[in-house]
Amino acid sequence: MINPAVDPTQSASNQSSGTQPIAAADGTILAVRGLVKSYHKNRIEVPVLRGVDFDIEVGSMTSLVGRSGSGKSTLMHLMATLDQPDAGEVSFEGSRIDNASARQRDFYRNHQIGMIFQFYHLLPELTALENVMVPTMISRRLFSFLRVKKTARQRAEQLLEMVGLTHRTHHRPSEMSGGEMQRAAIARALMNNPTLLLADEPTGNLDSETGHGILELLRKLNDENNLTIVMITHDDAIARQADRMVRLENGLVVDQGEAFRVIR
Ligand SMILES: Nc1ncnc2c1ncn2[C@@H]1O[C@H](COP(=O)(O)OP(=O)(O)OP(=O)(O)O)[C@@H](O)[C@H]1O
Repeated sequence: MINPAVDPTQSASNQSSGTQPIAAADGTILAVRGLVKSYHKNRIEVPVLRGVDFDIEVGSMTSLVGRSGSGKSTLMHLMATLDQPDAGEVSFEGSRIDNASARQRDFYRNHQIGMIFQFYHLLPELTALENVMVPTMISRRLFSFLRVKKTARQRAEQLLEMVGLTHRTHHRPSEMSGGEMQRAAIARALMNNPTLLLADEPTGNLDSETGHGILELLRKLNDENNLTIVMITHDDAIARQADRMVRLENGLVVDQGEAFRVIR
């Protein structure tokens, strides 16, 4: 089986930040401090996050829960540097990323984290294999990509095998089921060898059996490959299979929960 922690398309210097999670001295991979975020609608300020604090431990699996509109996706976007907070800090492996340069934030998003979404966000005109190769394509210039294309293709094939999708390698998303599309999206998220996976409702569009299959895959990646995972979910049964639950309410973390593992 492929080790997703080793990306043959990465140079040795790149691998130093991708293969071994470099936790802060206390074992924290991601630290969120005092995050504040509001949106403005018709000149009215809508506060969403009012000072959110929590740490994500390296190698952990955390579920992020809260009622609809509580700010879970907003928080995840800030953790992914897709948006900037009004106040507060986000640090990855001990360094601030919320105020990093655009280039550093691109590197963080392309190489250090992977993301998966409720609706998969696969490119409809590409096959599963091509979709999985997209992160390598977009993180390199054309000639650089052509140099590593063969290795990248092999890695994409191995990742598809790891997520149980070899039989759909050359299928387009329209020819795949929801569960298969999410497996392809997971393989794509692992392509550039991230140490942290951010998952926004990864089972939200799937029936319960298919959703549990996806959850099992995420658990396996966490258990066997030490991939740190933060997962938004509405489903209590899914949430309780993480190591820990972080609950958002009225823009604050109200319950970080004790570490627990119901199903191992
Ligand atoms: N770009 C935006 N502009 C204005 N308001 C926004 C924007 N994005 C989110 N909001 C508002 O911020 C609040 C939090 O939204 P967010 O999507 O983070 O919540 P959520 O907990 O993820 O919800 P759900 O579980 O329904 O997906 C909501 O009231 C939403 O309407």
